[in-house]
Amino acid sequence: MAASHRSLTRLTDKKCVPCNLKELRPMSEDSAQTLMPQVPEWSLVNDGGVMKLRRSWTVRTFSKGLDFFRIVSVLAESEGHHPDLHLVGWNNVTIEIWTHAVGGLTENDFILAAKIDKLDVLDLLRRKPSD
Ligand SMILES: C[C@H](O)[C@H](O)[C@H]1CNC2=NC(N)=NC(=O)C2=N1
Repeated sequence: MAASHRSLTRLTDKKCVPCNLKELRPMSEDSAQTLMPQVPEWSLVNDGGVMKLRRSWTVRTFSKGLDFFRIVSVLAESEGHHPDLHLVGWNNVTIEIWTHAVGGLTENDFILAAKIDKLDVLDLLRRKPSD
């Protein structure tokens, strides 16, 4: 399908596809930019030539950071697509998402990011600096 006819279905209504599909290719930066408005909390980063999606949160405690990871892991397993999880300085969570099989971004990454944004994790997050 030509890019111009890219499906207008919402990312959260889609399902990740297996990453071993031989026709899977990393998308261009322009294509990635057109999808960014659907994942407004995420940043598009170029990490040593590899394009990734990145978002950070501050959690209330170290163990709530691991609770966060556990909730994300359930989603990742159901999608068959997995994020890179970072928990540093005891309460700083960063998630990076990219398709390792192609060394860049595919629609799978945007689907996972959009579904992570819908997870109910508010009780794990620090709401004000004094938390
Ligand atoms: C067959 C299955 O789709 C692959 O092993 C998946 C598993 N999860 C994955 N997750 C991510 N982020 N990238 C991959 O290339 C990938 N490959």
